[in-house]
Amino acid sequence: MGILEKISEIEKEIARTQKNKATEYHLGLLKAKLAKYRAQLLEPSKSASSKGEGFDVMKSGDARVALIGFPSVGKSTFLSLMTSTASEAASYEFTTLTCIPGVIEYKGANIQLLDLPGIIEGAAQGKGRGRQVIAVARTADVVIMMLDATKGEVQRSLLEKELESVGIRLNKHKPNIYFKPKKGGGISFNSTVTLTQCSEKLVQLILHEYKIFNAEVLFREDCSPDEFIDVIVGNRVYMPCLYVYNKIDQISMEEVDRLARKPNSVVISCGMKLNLDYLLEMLWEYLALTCIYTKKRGQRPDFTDAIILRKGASVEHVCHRIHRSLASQFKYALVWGTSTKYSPQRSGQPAGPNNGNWGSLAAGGGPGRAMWWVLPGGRGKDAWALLTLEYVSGWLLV
Ligand SMILES: Nc1nc2c(ncn2[C@@H]2O[C@H](COP(=O)(O)OP(=O)(O)OP(=O)(O)O)[C@@H](O)[C@H]2O)c(=O)[nH]1
Ligand SMILES: [K+]
Ligand SMILES: [Mg+2]
Repeated sequence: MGILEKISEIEKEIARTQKNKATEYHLGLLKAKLAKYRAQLLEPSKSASSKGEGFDVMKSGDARVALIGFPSVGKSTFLSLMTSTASEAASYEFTTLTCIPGVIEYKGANIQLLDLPGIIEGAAQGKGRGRQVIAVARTADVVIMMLDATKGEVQRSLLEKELESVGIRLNKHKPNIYFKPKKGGGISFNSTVTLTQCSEKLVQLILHEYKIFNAEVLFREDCSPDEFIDVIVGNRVYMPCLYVYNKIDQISMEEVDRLARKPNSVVISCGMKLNLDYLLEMLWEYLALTCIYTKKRGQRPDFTDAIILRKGASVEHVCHRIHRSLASQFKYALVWGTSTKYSPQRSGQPAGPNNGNWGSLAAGGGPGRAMWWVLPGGRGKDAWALLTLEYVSGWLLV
C-alpha cells in the first residue's frame, strides 16, 4: 500500500470512529500515525524538484504576505490594484503559473505581496503547482486566503485542510508544552493545569508511536492530542491568516454582512475597489509591525523616517538595522512607546552592580549576553516606539 492510500485509510477510520472515552486512545494513536505518514509524504520532495521554476522569489522589504486561493478568485487583480506590479488577470483558471512579487507601501513600510497560482484540492499532494505554492506560503509572515464571495464556504475549509496537512497552523499559537527527549529515565509527565483532552497514558502511547521512550513532558495548557503531536513533530509554522472575501459586488447586502462578521475576515471587491483601505488596516494589524522612530538627545524625533520591525523585535535588532557594528558598542537605550511601563524606559546591559535592576526590563537576549529589551509591538494598529540609543562613546547620531 502506498503512503497516500495509508493516509486515506486512516482518515476514513478516524471519520467512522465515534469520539468518546473508550475510543480516546485509539483515536490518539491514529492521529499520530497520520501525522507520521504525512511527514513522510512531504520529505522526498525536498530533495527532488520541490523548488519549482519561477517560485524562488527573494524576500525583500519589511514583511512578506502570500496570496493563497482557488483559481480565479481575484488574486492577480488584487496584486495589480495594490502594487505597481501588473499581474495578468483573466476569467479562465490558472492564469497565473508562477510567483509574482509586488510591493505595498503602507505607513512607511514596504510589504512584499506575492501573487501565486491558484490551488485546488489535493494541492498538498502535488496537484497543480500546489506543493510549490504551499512552500512559498510557509515563508510568509501573513497569509491572505482569498475567497470568492459568490462561492460556498467549502472553499475555505478545503484550503484550510490543505495547509493544515503540511503543518501550517492558521491563527493558532504554538502549544504551550515543554517537550524534551532524553537519553534515559523513561517518560516524566507533568502538567500545571487540569487536562481535559490528554492524559499521561495517552501521551505515552503517542510518544511510543514515535519511538520515544525517554522524555520530559510538561503541559502548561489544556492541549489536544493533535497539538501535542505538533510539538513532537516540530517544524510547524504558526501563521496569522486573513480570510478575504472578494467579489462582494456580486452578492446581496445580507450576504456581505454575514461574511464580514466572520472571525479574521474582510470583505472586498477588487472590481469596484470596495473596502480596500480597511483590508490594509487589518493586514497591518496582523503583520504586527512596529514603527520605531529615532531621536537625538535634546531634539524632536524624526517622524518621517521609521525603522519597521516585527513584533518581538529587540533593541538589538534596531542596532543591527542601523549599523552592523552598533550592537557590540551599545550601552543602553531610552524607549518611549505604546507599551512601555515608564516613558522613557531605560534598557540595556547592566554596566555595574548598581545597574542590576535594568535586567528587569529585559525580555529577550541570551544568558551572559546583553539583556535587550523587547520593543513594544503586537496586534495594535498604532504600535510604535521612540528610541534614543547610547554608544559606549557617546550619544548616537541617527
Ligand atoms: N465581479 C468581480 N470580478 C472580479 C473581481 N475581482 C476579480 N474579478 C474577476 O475575476 C476573474 C479572475 O481574476 P484573476 O485576478 O485572474 O484571479 P486569480 O485568482 O489570479 O486567478 P488564477 O491566477 O487563475 O488563479 C477576472 O475575470 C477578474 O476580472 C471583483 O471584485 N468582482
Ligand atoms: K484567473
Ligand atoms: Mg492569478
